[in-house]
Amino acid sequence: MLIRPPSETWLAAPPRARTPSHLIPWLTDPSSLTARIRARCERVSVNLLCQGLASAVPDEAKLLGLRPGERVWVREVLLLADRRPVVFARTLLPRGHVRGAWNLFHGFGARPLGAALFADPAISRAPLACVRLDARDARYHRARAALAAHAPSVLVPRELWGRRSLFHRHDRALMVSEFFLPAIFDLPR
Ligand SMILES: C=C(O[C@@H]1C=C(C(=O)O)C=C[C@H]1O)C(=O)O
Repeated sequence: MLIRPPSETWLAAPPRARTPSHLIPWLTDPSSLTARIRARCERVSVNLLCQGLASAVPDEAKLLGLRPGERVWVREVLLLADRRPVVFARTLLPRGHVRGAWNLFHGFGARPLGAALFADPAISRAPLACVRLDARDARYHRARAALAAHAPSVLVPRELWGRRSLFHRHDRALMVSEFFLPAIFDLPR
């Protein structure tokens, strides 16, 4: 019987045999994703979906070292390239980190977080990991719902490839996860 790995098996590098070749540079480029998209379209914009206290999924809680049931600040956005959604992004910040190291989190609204994360020399990025999400994962459904609301005609694939990493500022962690939507394939690599 074929045992499928859990959908949230995060990998240090995309398996080339199973990853669409167009996605590999998107999954592995450690620089700002907003900047990478901006270099490949006329205009990048951010559609803020939600920002507030919510629950982390188990693998997020584990990586952030959260206590069972601990709620965190969650920001979810769609990144749009020339008004077409190309990324569903989900950023998590433990509540204890909000006022201290990460007071940037509030008030960002429709401005891309990347502008702040990559401008502050006190912020460092840990290595990226990638994943192929499917309908077993709540994040797949959140991305799918966001895309359906913004672009009802776009078919959502059965799997979404994504990446994530921790950003640290004064030893306090913030987690950014980014899941690539079908229109990313229409941008140059
Ligand atoms: C981390 C970055 O910021 C981007 C913008 C985000 C936002 O505004 O919420 C979230 C994730 C990223 O895709 C980046 O540009 O690399």
